[in-house]
Amino acid sequence: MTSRTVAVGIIRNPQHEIFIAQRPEKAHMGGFWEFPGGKVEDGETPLQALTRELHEEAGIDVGQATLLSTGQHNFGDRQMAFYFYLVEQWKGEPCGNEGQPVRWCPQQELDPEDFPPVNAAIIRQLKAST
Ligand SMILES: Nc1nc2c([nH]c(=O)n2[C@@H]2O[C@H](COP(=O)(O)OP(=O)(O)OP(=O)(O)O)[C@@H](O)[C@H]2O)c(=O)[nH]1
Ligand SMILES: [Mg+2]
Repeated sequence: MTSRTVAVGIIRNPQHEIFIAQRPEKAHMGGFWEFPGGKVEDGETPLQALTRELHEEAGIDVGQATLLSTGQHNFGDRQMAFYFYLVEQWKGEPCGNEGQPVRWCPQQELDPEDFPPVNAAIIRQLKAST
């Protein structure tokens, strides 16, 4: 079974809205909403991968990122380890840099059912934190 590490950015503005994107229908977990991010490449730290991915996918330069939690998920055909970072400082305006649908969602309105299963715990944690 393949095993990958994924770095994910929870981009949160001062109004406690979170920037989310919809995965393409044909992608793994297609149609679900996600926090922008992606796979850690060989030779990268998770934080470096986060910075690269948020530049590529959301068009921003990460200023500071705080590791909130980690998670593991066995998708049946693949095993993945997740690093969930809170990003509250960045340069630029988050956008769907790859043409993906995006929106700002109030933190309290995040619905775990809209996200892949591994996101449920971090969404619960976020909603309990305010
Ligand atoms: N980015 C992101 N991926 C997530 C989340 N939750 C979750 O299960 N995933 C899974 O983690 C993996 C992340 O890979 P990705 O598709 O974003 O990877 P990537 O940006 O490097 O894309 P690529 O493989 O097309 O180069 C996918 O299998 C995706 O289904 C999430 O909140 N954000
Ligand atoms: Mg990605």
